[in-house]
Amino acid sequence: MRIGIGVDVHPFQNVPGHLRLGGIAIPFEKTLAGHSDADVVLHAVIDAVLGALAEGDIGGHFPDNDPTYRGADSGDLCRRVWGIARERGYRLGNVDVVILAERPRIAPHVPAMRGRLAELLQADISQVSIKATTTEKMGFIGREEGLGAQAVVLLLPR
Ligand SMILES: Nc1ccn([C@@H]2O[C@H](COP(=O)(O)O)[C@@H](O)[C@H]2O)c(=O)n1
Ligand SMILES: C[C@@]1(CO)OP(=O)(O)OP(=O)(O)OC[C@H]1O
Repeated sequence: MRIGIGVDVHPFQNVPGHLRLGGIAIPFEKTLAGHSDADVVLHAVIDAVLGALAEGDIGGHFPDNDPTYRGADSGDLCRRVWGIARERGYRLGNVDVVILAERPRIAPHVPAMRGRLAELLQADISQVSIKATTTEKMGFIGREEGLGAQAVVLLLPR
């Protein structure tokens, strides 16, 4: 049994469009800036899986100075990291994610995100928890300068 933790934060840019969060697209007045699609949920999950495997972090596997990953779909990165966990003989026990965001409202999108993450981690939706909190208007998240996510993953032997 192995446990891992991951955290990621990305800044907003004043470009309307869609936020990529948990592998789904959420329409919003701003988008997240990053080298890839800036999906903080999947990045936190990737780092939690890599942490559980003691395999470094997302930047070590997918460097942000490598043009291959410019605009990358984080779902593809997540699938690749999950492949390492499978090769090592693990399956998902459960994953728990907290999204820190003043806006947009996340709750309506939670079922779709859980479904997508369950697909990526070859698990049942009952093994995947995603929830959100504001920071009560405090700090950079409260000022809506960006948002973040934290994930904890438990891996079990197959
Ligand atoms: N971006 C967000 C933040 C929160 N929620 C939901 O609202 C509830 C209350 O949030 P507090 O920060 O005031 O505790 C929270 O439990 C979430 O269900 C949300 O949907 N989107
Ligand atoms: C995913 C990578 C690679 O495109 O870029 P970003 O989208 O900037 O994301 P970050 O969370 O900083 O993780 C590492 C990167 O190397």
